Amino acid sequence: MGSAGVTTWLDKLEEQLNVDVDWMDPTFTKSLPIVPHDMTSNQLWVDDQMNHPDNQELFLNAVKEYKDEGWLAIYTRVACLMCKENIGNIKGRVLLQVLPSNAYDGQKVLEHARLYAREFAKVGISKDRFCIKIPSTGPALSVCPILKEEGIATLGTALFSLSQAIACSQAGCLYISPYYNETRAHDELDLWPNVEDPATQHTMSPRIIQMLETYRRLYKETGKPQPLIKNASFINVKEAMAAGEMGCDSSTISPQVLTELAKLPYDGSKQPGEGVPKPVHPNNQNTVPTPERLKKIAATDPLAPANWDGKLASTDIDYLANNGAELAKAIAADPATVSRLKDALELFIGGQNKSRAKIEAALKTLA
Ligand SMILES: O=C(CO)[C@@H](O)[C@H](O)[C@H](O)[C@H](O)COP(=O)(O)O
Repeated sequence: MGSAGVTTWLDKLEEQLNVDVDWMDPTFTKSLPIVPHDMTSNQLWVDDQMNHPDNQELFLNAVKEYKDEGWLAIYTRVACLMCKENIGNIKGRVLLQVLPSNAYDGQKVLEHARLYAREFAKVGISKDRFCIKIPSTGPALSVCPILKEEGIATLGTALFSLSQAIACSQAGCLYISPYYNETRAHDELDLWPNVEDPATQHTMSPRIIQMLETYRRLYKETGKPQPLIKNASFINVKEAMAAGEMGCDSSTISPQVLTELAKLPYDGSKQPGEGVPKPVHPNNQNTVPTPERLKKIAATDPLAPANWDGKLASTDIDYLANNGAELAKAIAADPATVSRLKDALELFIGGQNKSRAKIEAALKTLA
């Protein structure tokens, strides 16, 4: 509860889903009025935290220790050490993303995920406390079943479509992160659907509801646990609340939005729609029906191309066979996913390149 016994939007959201922190700075996480469940990251967050004054000693020590193993080994070491700084401040898992530049090379994705797992073991973070973020492309998701066999949990990220979500279910991912907003919308606000009632009006809401409903059906039909939906990439507080109403399992939220959620006193009479208390393991999100007022948007798709035939992605297709060929085909048929996935990967590759340059510059000083 917020100060003076006031229930805040953040308190309310945490009643409806698991709130995660989408940032790697332990000082920020410790300052929150709640203890987040998971801590998510991407190459931008890792780069930012790698440049934080508090981490310069950690960084230089890792460079010296791993100087003969190349920049990726150092990158991976530093990222895992920075997770270690956070693990005591959260209840659940720390998440790191494989290199986005390898998003279309399954073997390299596999190798990097295994490298993370080895480094997590070295820093004392057990397999039930971390998860590896895998870009939701055909080749990358194809290796998730192997990682699952090895006890390495995965999250399908850069996910914008139902076909990607079904592929993640087939891949045995623990989580998926559909991006509520495309990454470019954070900087180019004219691309942002800044609407009054995101649950019914945001262009991504129907796809989130379709993912939830499809997983519910698959869970009922197969009894197999489905990936937990960890919604990401919110620009404002109303969007974060919409994820609670839609019935997502968790939301990973930026420091800006978390800070604002923690300041706002909650008033149910002003909320367009309320979520239900969060369901728990083992059924999780699969027991939450779509709220009545959202049912009407479940069959729509404002992001679909103009010639869309109204059919949702089929769960009968094997999206992962042949290096994820059917997923590649489904993505190619959906221009919104093509451009959003490309933009997200380019953004994260930018972060990767900055970290690589910093590591290589530090290596030169040792030569
Ligand atoms: O995917 C996850 C969590 O699974 C997030 O960390 C995700 O990378 C970020 O929320 C989004 O990329 C938003 O980043 P940005 O567009 O604000 O730069």
